[in-house]
Amino acid sequence: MFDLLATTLSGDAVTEPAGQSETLDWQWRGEGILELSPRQPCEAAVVISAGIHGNETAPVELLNQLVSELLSGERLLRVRLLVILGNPPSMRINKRFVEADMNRMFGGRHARYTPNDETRRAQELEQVMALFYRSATAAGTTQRFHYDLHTAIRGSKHVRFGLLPLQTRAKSETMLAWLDAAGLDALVHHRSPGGTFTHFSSEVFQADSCTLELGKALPFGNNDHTQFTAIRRALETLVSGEPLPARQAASPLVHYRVVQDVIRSQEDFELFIPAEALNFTAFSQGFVIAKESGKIYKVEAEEEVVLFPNPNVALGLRAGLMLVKM
Ligand SMILES: O=C(O)CCC(=O)N[C@@H](CCC(=O)O)C(=O)O
Ligand SMILES: [Zn+2]
Repeated sequence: MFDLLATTLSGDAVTEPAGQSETLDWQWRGEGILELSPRQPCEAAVVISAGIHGNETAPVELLNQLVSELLSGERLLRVRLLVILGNPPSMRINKRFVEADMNRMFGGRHARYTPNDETRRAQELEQVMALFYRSATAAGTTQRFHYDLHTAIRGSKHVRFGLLPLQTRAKSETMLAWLDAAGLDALVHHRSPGGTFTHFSSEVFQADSCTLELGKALPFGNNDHTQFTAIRRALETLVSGEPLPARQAASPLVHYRVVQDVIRSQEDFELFIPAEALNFTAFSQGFVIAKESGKIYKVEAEEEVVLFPNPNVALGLRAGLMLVKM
């Protein structure tokens, strides 16, 4: 049987676009995009994506291992599953992106960019996802999930955490229970819409969606997979319809909400978060987070913690998030 990651990284056209193993049917839906269907009816349509940022390799290796086990029959598939390796050209060069950050382009925002491979890919992923959820519904599924797997540029005080996109409907209890069982340390609740893949799947398809941050970004082959035991087990139970594993983490999940999206909108933007500060480092009221012509970002609550501080983003994009505990 083929290897999803090796085939994708090779860039070669696939010789067999669809086929069967002893337990499931599989079909390539595009470069690095594989749909797996069980032969018996099932309830859930699940999308698992990784490599939307090409240098975030641990989740790609994790997902590839899961797919290998499903294809070999070692693990049974009990959901309709769409697996997406998001940005193969950037994975090949171990860079977050080639021309522009794809995780800011979803929900049609790709149309605002000068066209490039990443805008075309974002559009392709939107279309493939639409087709997948539509055909899964036609085949009788009633639940939609999307987990988009990432790793972070900086180290983090909470090593594993999730980001829930803004949504007006209540968060699904099933998803929250799964995230807890997956051993996450924290959950961040967005308060504004974004161009992320999970915002798109939640808003357009009403999927239960979460971006998962699983550790620090390292090149292929350098990841310590013992760190991913809990999330791997949770993904296994998800795709195989098994009972949730017991939460192994020592302390309960901490919930945060985003109180400030720090946007770099001017060339003279300056960020004052120290380069060595970990994600979730706290800053006190009055601390100047960033400034640019016409705007100063300060900590407004008694204390806010920083997430993803990055002064090197393109104009108009977020250079960090400020959070408070819920
Ligand atoms: O470490 C960083 O600065 C970025 C890590 C990363 O790629 N995070 C995602 C989060 C997406 C979300 O807000 O749901 C991103 O920035 O795209
Ligand atoms: Zn990422």
